Amino acid sequence: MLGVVPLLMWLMWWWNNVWYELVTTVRSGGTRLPPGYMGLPVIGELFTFLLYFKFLRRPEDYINSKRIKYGDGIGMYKTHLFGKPSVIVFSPTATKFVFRAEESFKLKWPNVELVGKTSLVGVHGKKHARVRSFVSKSINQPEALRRIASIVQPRMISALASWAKRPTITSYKEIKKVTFENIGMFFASFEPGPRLDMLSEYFVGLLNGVRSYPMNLPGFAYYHGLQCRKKAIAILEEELKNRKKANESMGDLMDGLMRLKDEEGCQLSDIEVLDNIVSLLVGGYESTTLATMWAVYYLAKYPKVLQKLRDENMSLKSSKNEQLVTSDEILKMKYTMKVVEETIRLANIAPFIFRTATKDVTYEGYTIPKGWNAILWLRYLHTDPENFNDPLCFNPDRWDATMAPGTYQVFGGGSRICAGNMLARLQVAIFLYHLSTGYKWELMNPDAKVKYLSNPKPEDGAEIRIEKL
Ligand code: HEM
Repeated sequence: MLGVVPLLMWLMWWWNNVWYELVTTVRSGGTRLPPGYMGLPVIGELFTFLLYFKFLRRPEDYINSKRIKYGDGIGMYKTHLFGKPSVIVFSPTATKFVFRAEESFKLKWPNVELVGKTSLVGVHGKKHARVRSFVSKSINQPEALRRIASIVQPRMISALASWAKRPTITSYKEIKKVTFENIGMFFASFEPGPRLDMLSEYFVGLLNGVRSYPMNLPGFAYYHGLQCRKKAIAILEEELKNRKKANESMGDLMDGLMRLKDEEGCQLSDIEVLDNIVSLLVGGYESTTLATMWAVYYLAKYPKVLQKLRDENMSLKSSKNEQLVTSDEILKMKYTMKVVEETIRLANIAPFIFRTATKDVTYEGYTIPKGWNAILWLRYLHTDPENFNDPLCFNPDRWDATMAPGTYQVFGGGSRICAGNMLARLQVAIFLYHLSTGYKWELMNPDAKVKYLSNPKPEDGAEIRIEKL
């Protein structure tokens, strides 16, 4: 009887490994799965993942421990994580392989109906290329960036002035408010006020729904997310209808998406316009907030870097008669842009991204079975000492050298590379211009622990005391 317990435990321990290996061998005629451990039945490796990310707070050691056990192999390990059999992709070469094999590894957003089935993240192939060209023109190309640069600055300037009047502020919370106000302005010309506050509330609900189990019953986050989406869409739709009636140009994202024509002269439909505004909000709101917050945090911790950044920005400021900078001026500032790049590398705002294998894929003699997830562990690319020297040090000067191919993928890769990557860089750089030339600040809890889930941030949200220079 006593011998049964260890036997059961042994079976539980190896069940996933044996089962999935067996299924793959039978299905694909003897090919093997990549090395790795698939964890316990149903939950897979969730506890090990949580151990490193939540309890030990040493996220890199999750992959390091696998490297020690299984070697580097093909840059992929099999696992069972987030409810699905998966391969973790952690080397630059393997990551590039997945990005390039777009037909074999498809982007599949969870609960995509919340973001919008006709949005950029909900469409594929030719449809995706078409929508993407609209979105790119509206937010990520020089003309759009020039317009957005002038729209975002007044709110940044007034927020900074108001923060300096308070004893301390929580950077994350305050930057989030400014980011949303700016998004409201350049997405749909919404001024701060009750309408924008309601939108902000609906977006919180919508985002929680995207991350939740799809249970469409009252009381569940998914159900609430759907309700929030309906209300957010209603607000945006009313605005869109009013604009059509008035037929006037506002020069914002909604306007751009409504008016642009593709090569065949076709425009986006109303629902495509609305879905894409939602998807850009989902993509841009939290990510820009976190990038800006981490820049504030790192600069407080690295005073020499701050001094060099301040010198560069001061010299631009002294050459100008007006308060606002242009996107052309900002993007030419070499040191500032290195600070931005280094912030985004080290912050690892999108630690991993997901693809689903649409067929059995063979890579270096191993099989990634159809239906499995490929989890591209971007975070590890940016923190592996083989890719970046002293990777956890905030060192903007590392950007004087060219990075090895495939090692810097903060914005993803392939045709799905972040649609707002230049916009994100620009917003952080503009914020740093006004911050570094007008203010000094310090972290209230420089040793605050960092939370790595769902996105990395200091536990206190980077509380600072900020005052005028
Ligand atoms: C530092 C800030 C940002 C980071 C680190 C970031 C990161 C990423 C990453 C890694 C992807 C690829 C996802 C995948 O392939 O599965 C992505 C896609 C995307 N991002 Fe960003 N992003 C940032 C800012 C923004 C901003 C400001 C916007 C828009 C306002 C935006 C909109 C999008 C959209 C729409 C996609 C989907 C693109 C497509 O499927 O074609 N992102 N982002």
